[in-house]
Amino acid sequence: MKIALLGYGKMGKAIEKIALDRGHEIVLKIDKDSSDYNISDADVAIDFSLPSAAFSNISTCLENKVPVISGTTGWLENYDKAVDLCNEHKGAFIYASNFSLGVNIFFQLNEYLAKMMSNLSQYDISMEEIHHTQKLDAPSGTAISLAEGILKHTDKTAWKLDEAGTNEIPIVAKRIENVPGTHTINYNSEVDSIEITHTAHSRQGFALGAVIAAEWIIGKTGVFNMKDVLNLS
Ligand SMILES: NC(=O)c1ccc[n+]([C@@H]2O[C@H](COP(=O)([O-])OP(=O)(O)OC[C@H]3O[C@@H](n4cnc5c(N)ncnc54)[C@H](O)[C@@H]3O)[C@@H](O)[C@H]2O)c1
Ligand SMILES: O=C(O)C1=N[C@H](C(=O)O)CCC1
Repeated sequence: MKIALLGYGKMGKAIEKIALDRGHEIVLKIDKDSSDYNISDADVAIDFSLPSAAFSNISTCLENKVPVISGTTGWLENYDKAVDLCNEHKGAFIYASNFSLGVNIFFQLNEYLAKMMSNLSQYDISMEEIHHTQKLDAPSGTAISLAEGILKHTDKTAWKLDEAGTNEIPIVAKRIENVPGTHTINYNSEVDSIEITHTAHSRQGFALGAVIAAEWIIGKTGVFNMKDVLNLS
């Protein structure tokens, strides 16, 4: 498979290594200074760039009929436009806030727990995410996905960074050197607490998931997510 890497930072480099190990070829590496590029030699593109660059990169791929996987977070105000563009060009597109298998299992566990807790008003819910100090967006895309999963099953109406109202899920975002990504959901009552945590030990899991998604999307048309890729019900 001929892969274009859109973003050659920490994730782009981790993806390159895994893609080469799995027998793929990197035909294009785009980073901040490569404004004009020809994507059409690639079988698939993988975008891990910047919140400000992702939508433009994704649009270029879709307009040129190159299937695109995006893991960039913090650009979702344009997600619906990307979906429209994908449908208009009969392209193929996957965005995931987190490509690791472990987090995608954790997403399911989070919803299952939220459902069980939905009528137990004695428990207060809160969320914490911890990432490395170079991270540009807060809360993390993964924390937003987790909060959306909880909102489906509770009477809370929104998530909120830091101070939250009674109908909101409070999210605390911490930035600590070298932390690849830790997410905790806490239900606290006067008598006890229940906590679930996912801890990434490195970027390997994200990178492997992105390459697996790129392998999976070849030959397909439409907008998909990691549940489709991993066949999680
Ligand atoms: N979905 C996931 O599983 C997952 C996992 C890790 C990181 N991320 C997200 O991926 C993104 C990248 O993370 P990272 O740790 O590699 O960051 P990084 O800062 O190390 O790399 C981003 C790279 O994008 C480059 N860039 C700037 N402008 C660009 C442009 N116009 N086109 C292409 N590249 C451009 C930067 O120069 C930089 O090298 C972030 O949004 C992060 O939140 C997602
Ligand atoms: O390193 C990052 O940046 C990460 N971003 C994603 C997010 O915002 O959830 C996934 C975890 C790592």
